[in-house]
Amino acid sequence: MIETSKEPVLIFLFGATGDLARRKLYSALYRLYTRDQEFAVIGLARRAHTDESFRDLINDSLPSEAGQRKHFLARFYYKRLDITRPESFATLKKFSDELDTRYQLHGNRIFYLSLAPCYFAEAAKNLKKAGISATPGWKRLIIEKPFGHNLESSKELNESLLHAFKEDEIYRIDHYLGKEMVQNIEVLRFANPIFEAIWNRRYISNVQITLSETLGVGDRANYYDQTGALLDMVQNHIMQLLTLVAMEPPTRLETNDVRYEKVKVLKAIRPMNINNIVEQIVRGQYARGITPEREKLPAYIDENNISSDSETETFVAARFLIDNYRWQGVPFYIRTGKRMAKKSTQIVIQFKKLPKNPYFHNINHVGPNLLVIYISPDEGLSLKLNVKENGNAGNTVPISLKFRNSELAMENMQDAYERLMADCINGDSTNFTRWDEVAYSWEIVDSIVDSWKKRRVPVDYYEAGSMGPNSADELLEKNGHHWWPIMQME
Ligand SMILES: NC(=O)C1=CN([C@@H]2O[C@H](COP(=O)(O)OP(=O)(O)OC[C@H]3O[C@@H](n4cnc5c(N)ncnc54)[C@H](OP(=O)(O)O)[C@@H]3O)[C@@H](O)[C@H]2O)C=CC1
Ligand SMILES: O=C1O[C@H](COP(=O)(O)O)[C@@H](O)[C@H](O)[C@H]1O
Repeated sequence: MIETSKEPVLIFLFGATGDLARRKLYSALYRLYTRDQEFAVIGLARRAHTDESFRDLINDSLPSEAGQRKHFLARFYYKRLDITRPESFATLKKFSDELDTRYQLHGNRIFYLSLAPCYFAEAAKNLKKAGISATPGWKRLIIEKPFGHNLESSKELNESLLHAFKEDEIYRIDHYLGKEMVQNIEVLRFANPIFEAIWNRRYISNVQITLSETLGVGDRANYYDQTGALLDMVQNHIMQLLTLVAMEPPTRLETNDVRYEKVKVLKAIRPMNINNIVEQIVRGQYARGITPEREKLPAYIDENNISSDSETETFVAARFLIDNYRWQGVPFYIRTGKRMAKKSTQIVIQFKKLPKNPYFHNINHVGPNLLVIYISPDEGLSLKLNVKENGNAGNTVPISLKFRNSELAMENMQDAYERLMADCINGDSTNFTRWDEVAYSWEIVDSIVDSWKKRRVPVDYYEAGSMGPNSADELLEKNGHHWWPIMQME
């Protein structure tokens, strides 16, 4: 378990009535509270709430077993505020200074912008202008995604933020970096010499990263239809997972050493262009389908608030190539989508096959070794090997060596948002994205969007409840590969 610094802090939660706050942030704060973290929270949004009605809203978001809810809720206050109206920040300053004194928070402040991205820059500017971010303690800005919608807009946003906060005060959150098994990738790679030795193009055939979701767009249609799967999931979460798998060993497992190695990977990813875009990337959108229980699922264009001619992609599969010594020629396949058959995040490392050999009768059926990293919902690893078939020296059978976090262990562990908030309180930004990571990641995504604009690539439809369009399978078949099915740990 991560030790928090336990330094007291005043948290300004912008977007306190929103989906993310209600689904993730209040329960994460509750867990921090039960681990003796001292804080008070000011919830901020436009709609009217009293402190009491706000506490009721938070109460509804807490797990039923939350035994310390009364004392926890007493630390929450609500202020109506419109980001676009600087005058509302003036009253916020007075109130926050009062809370600081009442709870002895030493002027330490976290500003969590759980807001639509169009408000990020203005919120930071108004905080500075009102003097709310100028206190004797430390100040940190947690900023949600997406960070801009392309390289240019992300640069503009970054420059605006830097007028109010320094780079080391800006915590660009990517909640995938707070997941237990994502944090385990570095340990698995760098604490195990057997993997360290074979983690390269000589032994690895391909890497497959899947982030599949069963849900549709829900009530985030307005956001999603303007964003699509490429910007919602690939630019951030998938690029982060890919860099953790592909990076060189950092000099130390310290913030800037790790980030430096991740940036080197992003710089080495081959950009897409109009000549390779069709071979390298597939975009899909879900059509009507059914669940395994035979319940009907709507098409994307039949979801609430989606226009019937929308061509937004709800699925992306791609083959990325990394032009460096370690990975030359090894495809990194990625796929992500809404309304797919299973909710799962997993990484499969497929090792190269044996050279032809005369030892086994069933040599054509000897499968490759696979290392599977289960990120969610299961958390664990499996290593697929071939062993002798009982009683038959000439035949092999596949077996899996498995490690799985128990449900009890998972329950007691911090969740991603809790872990990242604790890191922020500790001043540890290792698992947040540095500006240059964001910028290089946008360069890759921009190369895809630009190529799509220049060479119209139609969306391929897939049945809701399936694993994506056929073209996503063909993407791998061209290279003699196939997607490994989503594996469940028994
Ligand atoms: N929801 C999710 O699963 C995820 C969300 N994110 C990111 O988190 C952020 C928040 O998302 P989400 O919670 O879904 O968004 P919502 O639309 O659900 O919530 C937005 C919040 O912002 C407030 N708000 C809107 N306009 C203003 C304004 N002018 N001034 C002050 N407050 C305002 C809203 O309250 P009110 O209307 O009362 O003002 C509401 O509390 C986004 O950046 C999103 O990309 C990231 C990962 C996952
Ligand atoms: O950032 C986002 O992530 C969620 C998926 O997160 P997970 O932890 O449940 O895998 C996704 O639903 C959402 O569209 C996206 O904005």
